[in-house]
Amino acid sequence: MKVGIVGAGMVGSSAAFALVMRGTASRVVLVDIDDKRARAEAEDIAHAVPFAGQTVVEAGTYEDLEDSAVVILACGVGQKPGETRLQLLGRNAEVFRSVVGEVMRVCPGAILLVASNPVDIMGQITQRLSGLPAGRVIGSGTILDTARFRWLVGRHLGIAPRSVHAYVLGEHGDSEVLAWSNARAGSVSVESFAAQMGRPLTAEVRERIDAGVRRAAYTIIEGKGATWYGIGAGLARVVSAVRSDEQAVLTVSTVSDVLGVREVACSVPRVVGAGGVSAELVPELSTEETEGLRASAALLKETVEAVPL
Ligand SMILES: NC(=O)C1=CN([C@@H]2O[C@H](COP(=O)(O)OP(=O)(O)OC[C@H]3O[C@@H](n4cnc5c(N)ncnc54)[C@H](O)[C@@H]3O)[C@@H](O)[C@H]2O)C=CC1
Ligand SMILES: CC(=O)C(=O)O
Repeated sequence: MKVGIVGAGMVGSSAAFALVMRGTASRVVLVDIDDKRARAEAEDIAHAVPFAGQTVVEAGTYEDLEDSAVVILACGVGQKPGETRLQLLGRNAEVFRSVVGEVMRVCPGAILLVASNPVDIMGQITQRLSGLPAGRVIGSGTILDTARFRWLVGRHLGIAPRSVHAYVLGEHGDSEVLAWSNARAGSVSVESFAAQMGRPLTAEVRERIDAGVRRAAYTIIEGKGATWYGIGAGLARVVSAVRSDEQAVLTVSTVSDVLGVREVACSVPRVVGAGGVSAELVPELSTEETEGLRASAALLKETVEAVPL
């Protein structure tokens, strides 16, 4: 499967690297306004291919994206220390106004996978600019936050993150909701598992995990300027679900109605396969979580409505 990536910075190139290491794509094409950067990243990542598999990795122009099954959009700017994701909106919307048209011109059949922040709003803008059906424009949404949540809960319980079934919903950002009320470890609730293992989930532990998820990007950006490995792996995971027509349940962001908020892009668990997103579900939540998710969706809706196309 051919995968195009627009934006060969840290996120785009990490996604390319993850695709190579997973063997998910047969060909990866990197496009960037900074062609020299794209060529350098493509060559560096290609040097990992002999250790991994068969992927062809190259830099190119928009024309070279033709026939891509998925195009990842990771172009634009990232947060500076202390900046929120929503503060990037004006700058990245401007970038997407030119990029989405170029991508649609050469590969109108591709699924668009949006990573640039604020990712929910950039996804909704991409859907509007492309005119594609909602399920074919996938924002990475809270896929990364969900991974952070599972990793932290798994560490506390002393089990593999893959054995933790827990979701972060709503905005990929400050208003996101950690759905504790239906989080499970193996086949039991995380509370039951924690009690059985003698590692109770006290209020203090939950607060620490909540902050560890919600503040992760701020902490990492403070330390090294940006985040890229986690999202690179997450983007490759979504592409893999498309390639295998997996019908995987992932917390990605597409435009839909969420808890009475009409036409908004934010994350709930969705089913992802070859055609993109085919179904979604709002999990059973506590009253507080439901209100949190509704408020998060409403904030995103209000913000996206203020963006001129
Ligand atoms: N969704 C998520 O969970 C995450 C999203 N991000 C977001 O991903 C985006 C990219 O982050 P990084 O890769 O760290 O930034 P970066 O600055 O390393 O890379 C961005 C790339 O976009 C390119 N670019 C800018 N304008 C362009 C245009 N008009 N056409 C083509 N290429 C263009 C730049 O030349 C640069 O190479 C940011 O918005 C960041 O906030 C970052 C981490 C996680
Ligand atoms: C930067 C960003 O969105 C993240 O690491 O969550």
